[in-house]
Formats: sequence, C-alpha cells, structure tokens
Amino acid sequence: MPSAIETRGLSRRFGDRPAVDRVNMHVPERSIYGFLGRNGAGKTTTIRLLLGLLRADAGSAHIAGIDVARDRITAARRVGALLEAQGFYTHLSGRENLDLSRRLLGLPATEPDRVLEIMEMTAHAGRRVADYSLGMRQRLGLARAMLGAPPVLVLDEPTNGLDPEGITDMRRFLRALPERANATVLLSSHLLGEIEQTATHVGILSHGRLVLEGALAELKAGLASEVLIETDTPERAASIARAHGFDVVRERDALIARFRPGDDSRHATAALNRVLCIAGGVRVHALSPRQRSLETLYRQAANTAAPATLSA
Ligand SMILES: Nc1ncnc2c1ncn2[C@@H]1O[C@H](COP(=O)(O)OP(=O)(O)OP(=O)(O)O)[C@@H](O)[C@H]1O
Repeated sequence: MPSAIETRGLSRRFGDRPAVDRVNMHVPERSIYGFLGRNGAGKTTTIRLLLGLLRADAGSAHIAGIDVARDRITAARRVGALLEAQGFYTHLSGRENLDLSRRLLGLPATEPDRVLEIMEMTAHAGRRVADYSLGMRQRLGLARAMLGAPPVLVLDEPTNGLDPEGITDMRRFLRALPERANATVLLSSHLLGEIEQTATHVGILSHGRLVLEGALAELKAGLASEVLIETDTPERAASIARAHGFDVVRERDALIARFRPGDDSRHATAALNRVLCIAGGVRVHALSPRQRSLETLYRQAANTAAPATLSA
C-alpha cells in the first residue's frame, strides 16, 4: 500500500537530547494512524517536522510523495492540520473565519461551504465563533484543516478538553474522515482508548524512537493470549507455573500467564490448570482470558525502549 506519510531516519535534537530519534514511519494511504506516546515522547516534534515548521537534523520526511525539506510549500499544500491553538476570530462567524483562511490559501469561494457540510456545521455557519461550544470549535478547526482537500490530515489531540458528548461526536467524525474527506489521518494522542476506538493503524513513540508500528488488528492478532489467574496463593502459583515453563508475570495485584503467540489458548489454559491444581495443589478460583488490547501492545513496546538505548 502506498504511504501518505513516510519518514526515513528522521531525527531532531534539542541541545544534546534527541527528541525524535531515527524515526522510520509509514502511514498507509486512507488509514487512520494513531500516533501514540507519553507526554514528551516526541509526537509534537515529529508533527512539526512533518509540517515543515521545524528542520530535521537528519533523515527525511515525505508527505504524499513530496519531500518536506526540498519542497516545503508543495508539501504544506498536501496536508491540513488541526493543532492545539485554533486561532479563530471569535467575533466573526464560522463561515467568515473559513473564508479568511480560504482567501489566504487562494482557494475557490465554494470551499468553506463544502467543508462545513462535511463537518455537519452548515446550520451553525452564520453564528459567531464566540457562541460555539468547544466541540463546535474543534469541528470548525477540522473543517478548516480540510480546506483545499489535502490528502493528508494531521490532528494533534483533537478531543483534548471536550466533554463526553463532544468526545463521542468527534470520534464519529474521525472514523468517517478517510471516506468523507478522501484523506489519510494522522491522529496524535496520549490516550490509548481514543486510538483503540478510532485508528486502523498505530505507531508508538517512546523516548523519540518509533518502537512499534503496524495495522492495529494485525498487531493485536500477533499478541500472545493471556489469562488472569485467580488464587489465594499467587506466589506459590507463580513459582509452580514457572517451574513448568509458563511465562507468568505480576501486574499490580493480578497474576497473569502469557502464552506463546500461536499457542492454542484453550489447550494452554487446560495445561496451566492441570499444573496448578493437580501437580501443584494450588486452589484456583478462576482462569479468565484477557482481551488482547492496545494497552498490552503499548506496555510491551514501551518496555522495549529503555532510555539507555537512546544515545545516538
Ligand atoms: N523547542 C524546544 N526546546 C527544547 N526542548 C524541546 C523543545 N520542544 C520539545 N522539546 C523536548 O523534546 C522532547 C519531546 O517533546 P514533544 O513536545 O515532541 O513531545 P510530545 O510527545 O508531543 O509530548 P506532549 O504530548 O507533552 O506534547 C521533550 O523532552 C521536550 O521537552
């Protein structure tokens, strides 16, 4: 599948600290790519590099096939962004704000109405932005990012600060965007639930390194299945299971057995049960399968990127 965004060895330091460290990113066309990482992981710096707002120290970034460093203006025309500061004139209406932006971009006069309709904002277009809810402002921001129909949309934490209803609303728009706007969406967030519910692909950034990337469903399918062991004697259960070759970990108060990827989890659970109850005499109250979640992927990926590996 062709890439809407592609970076090779993309790097940027601040002082002697790498903020973005040799990142090779592939965002497939028409995907919703969840760009995940803790605060300070380097998401915003990567986005600024992609938008040509910051120069890379090394490596390259291509947006819709255009090299951002070589042809910043053309690359910028292929990407629409919704960043934190929206900068609307609040005494003007939504439509007037969009019209100002479209004039600056030299786009046809029909553009504001086109994007307002995509974002279901036509009915509110004549109202002053000062009277908009935060959710409506975010929708207007998204509409503005779509002016000129760029093939790539970059959205930085688009649900930040929204109330639950606004979040549900925004997620619905996000999921529909590739189809409605005929665009690829890079969605930056530090919220796993957000990405899990909207993204088709993920890239996980940790200490400036891209530690995991791929189609979310495939990554989840590749995860080993896990079961939660409920027992009154977790220490004993863990040591018996380990002695029989099971991979057992403690997570806060829970005891988890992780099977190998590809293992039949029903057989593996039965084998674990035999070992604990029959061979070990452990009283097991329950062995419950755990959902293969983005959280597991995230935890495993983040653990593979200790800061010690970061020096260039
Ligand atoms: N202009 C700057 N000068 C110095 N250091 C910076 C600058 N911008 C970012 N950094 C540092 O680079 C690292 C990555 O920051 P960045 O803002 O890209 O992370 P982030 O993943 O977007 O986090 P957040 O979600 O908090 O915005 C951090 O250690 C940050 O302190």
